[in-house]
Amino acid sequence: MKKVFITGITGQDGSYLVDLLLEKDYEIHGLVHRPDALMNSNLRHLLGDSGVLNRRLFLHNGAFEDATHLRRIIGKVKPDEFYHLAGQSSPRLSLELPESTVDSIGMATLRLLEILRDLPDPPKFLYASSSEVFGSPPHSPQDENTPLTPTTPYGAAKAFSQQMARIYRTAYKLQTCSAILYNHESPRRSGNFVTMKIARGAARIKRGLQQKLTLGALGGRRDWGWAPDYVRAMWLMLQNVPVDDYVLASGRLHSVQELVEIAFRCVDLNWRDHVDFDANLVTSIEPVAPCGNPAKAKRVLGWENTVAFEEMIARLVESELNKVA
Ligand SMILES: C[C@H]1O[C@H](OP(=O)(O)OP(=O)(O)OC[C@H]2O[C@@H](n3cnc4c(=O)[nH]c(N)nc43)[C@H](O)[C@@H]2O)[C@@H](O)[C@@H](O)C1=O
Repeated sequence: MKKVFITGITGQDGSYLVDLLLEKDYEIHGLVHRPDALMNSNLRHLLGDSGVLNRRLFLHNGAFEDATHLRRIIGKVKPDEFYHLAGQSSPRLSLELPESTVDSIGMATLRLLEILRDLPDPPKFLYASSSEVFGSPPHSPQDENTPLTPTTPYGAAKAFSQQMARIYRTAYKLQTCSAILYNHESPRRSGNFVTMKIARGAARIKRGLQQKLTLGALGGRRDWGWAPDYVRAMWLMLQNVPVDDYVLASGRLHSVQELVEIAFRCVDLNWRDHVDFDANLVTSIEPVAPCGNPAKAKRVLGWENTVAFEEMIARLVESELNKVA
């Protein structure tokens, strides 16, 4: 039975990866800060009636600041595959908290790579990078050869980690690679991100639980895809040896305004009657036309995003409507 180690296991992507790898008969190990937070996490569907986790899923307490402990756990598990998904996930917040962002993203990745380098049989390693590494790209869409020009501490820390994964691949011959992930969403997305905030707002307004939805601005544009597809791509990336970096994107750019229009249309309401704005929610630095070219992933891995933008929003709104039925 193959063994896998996942950081960020309770997040959106981590939880979909667990679902996928349980289907594929892996033994799964994950790093958590607080095991008692499990009931409210994206893994709660795996808790049986008795509150016991699936017997092939093991959670380990740990923190990236405690490299000795991490080294001990990883050395004991001896994973075949390693998916590093953890880290502060908001580009906007990184402008306020650059130091902790760079620690949680950049230094954490470097510590893991150092631990893996010392293992007698290092696992294949995937780093979850971000389109934010391209911040102000010279062209659109971006691909694996686009220069890295981040515009936020978040993007810079992701770029550092991605470069480190590449350096360990070339300098130390480890099977380390990065998925350059564009925005990807699902019913498991946290309400801090605009897709879920809008879907939740539209559903709650429809049910009479809230009057207004307050947003920063409608002008931002993103390349949004379906999270379970992106997680499947991550797994495919590690099955294709020697491993390599891939852009994972839908290849289509949409605005926050389109998102709002579709979400409110799903609940038969006019968004103009319900949306207001707060200047404090405006992102001061917006990436320029963050649209990815997923051609390499399609050609080599046979991968593509399967859920179109409108359908993705409809699924989010429906799941939120069901929560407040
Ligand atoms: C690729 C990248 O993708 C994600 O980061 P993000 O793109 O910043 O995601 P978001 O959903 O917070 O913002 C999207 C857009 O929506 C605008 N927007 C307007 N009004 C609100 C608002 O009220 N809240 C939020 N959050 N955004 C708002 C905001 O200004 C921006 O234009 C992460 O997965 C990240 O980890 C990652 O790597």
